[in-house]
Amino acid sequence: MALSLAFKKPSLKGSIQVPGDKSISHRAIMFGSIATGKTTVEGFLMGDDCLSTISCFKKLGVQIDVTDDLVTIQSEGEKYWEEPSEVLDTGNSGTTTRLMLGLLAGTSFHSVMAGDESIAKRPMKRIINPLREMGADIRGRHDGQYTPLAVQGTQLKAIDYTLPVASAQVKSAILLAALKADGQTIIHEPIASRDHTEIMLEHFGATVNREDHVIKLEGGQKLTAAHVQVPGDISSAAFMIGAALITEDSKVTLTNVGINPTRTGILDVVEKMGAVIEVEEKETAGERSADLTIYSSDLKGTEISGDLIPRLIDEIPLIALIATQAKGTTVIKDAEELRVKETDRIAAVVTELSKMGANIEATEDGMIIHGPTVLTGADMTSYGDHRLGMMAAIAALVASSEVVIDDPECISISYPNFFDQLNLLTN
Ligand SMILES: O=C(O)C1=C[C@@H](OP(=O)(O)O)[C@@H](O)[C@H](O)C1
Ligand SMILES: C=C(OP(=O)(O)O)C(=O)O
Repeated sequence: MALSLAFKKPSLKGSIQVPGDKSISHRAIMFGSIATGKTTVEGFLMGDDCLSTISCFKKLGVQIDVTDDLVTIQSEGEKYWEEPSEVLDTGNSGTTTRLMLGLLAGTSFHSVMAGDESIAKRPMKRIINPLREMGADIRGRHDGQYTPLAVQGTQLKAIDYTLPVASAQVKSAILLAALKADGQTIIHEPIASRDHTEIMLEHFGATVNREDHVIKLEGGQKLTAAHVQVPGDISSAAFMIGAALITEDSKVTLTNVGINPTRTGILDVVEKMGAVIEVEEKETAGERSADLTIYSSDLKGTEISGDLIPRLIDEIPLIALIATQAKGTTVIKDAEELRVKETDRIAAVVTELSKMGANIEATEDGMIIHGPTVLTGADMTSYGDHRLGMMAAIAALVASSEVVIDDPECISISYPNFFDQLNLLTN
């Protein structure tokens, strides 16, 4: 059902804990299912994507119990997974689909994976190519480019592979397959992407060698159950950071946000644009986290490209919105990956912000935005993409009239209590 949002020059005040990190939550379920013993996960993201991951592993016979504040995974180890009698439904989640391919390839059974309309359009060859080099038997439409995908598990062998795209999903699928492969797998990563898989491998007792953009993992290592503390998701926090920055007289504190350096590109960029943010790092065992306090700020345009892109890839719709409120020109380059996300995020962001009067144009691999612009109300389309839905809602805070969002429900993919938290900060 469509949602109408009208705000009159709101100031955002208060403190919230944004929901758990999506990437880490997916991986906690996967690693807990591979490991032997009882894994407990605190701060798990109860978003639709992570619930898809839980449902897939339940279909493999893994015992997973969910309560309000703890997820418990009781596993005998991946050797005891069962051949699923149903299709594994990965919903809207690219991470679930791609990482699971790496896991299913090395089992001893047959399985089939499929997701929603958006997943059916997302490229899978980038995962299947290296997995086939490892000996995997995977079939799908267009020679394995698209779901549904059928996997006949088999014994895998190690590979030496250079990643052609800076993608943590490709890297992680190979690493998960490498755990079951004969020999040492070597991955060369020209541009660093998020390293939650490497961190969690170590947390569950594996030895991973990481030096100068090269990752080495010996096959046959056994994982031991662990406790995982999931920090708040910086990709979700980004929307509240943006909201505080572009509204007047705001001061917002976001507690316990993950600040893994492979994810903090958003902080680097807004600080370069002139944002005033205080970062108070906490003592944590695994992934790093901090309390962030964000103040309304006068922003100026900037350029975003190269190695920075994977460190803020999911934040670009929000950054584009911020740029409409900044003085001068913002240029985003090298971000062609946006074209193969839940929707084509370059086309969608430019179309939707243009409806509100933004001065924005698309390029092959990014966009150019001239600011500042007074945004007007509009009927906004989310394309079923949670990040587009949230961009529209944050844009409504500074719009001169009512903004209508067509499918606000899709936001529960990564941020189930988004509107509750936004209400809390605006009231
Ligand atoms: O590994 C992950 O958890 C993710 C990696 C990124 O995708 P790519 O690997 O396709 O860049 C990101 O966009 C996605 O939201 C989550
Ligand atoms: C691209 C995203 O996720 P996924 O690839 O897991 O669908 C996202 O959350 O913005």
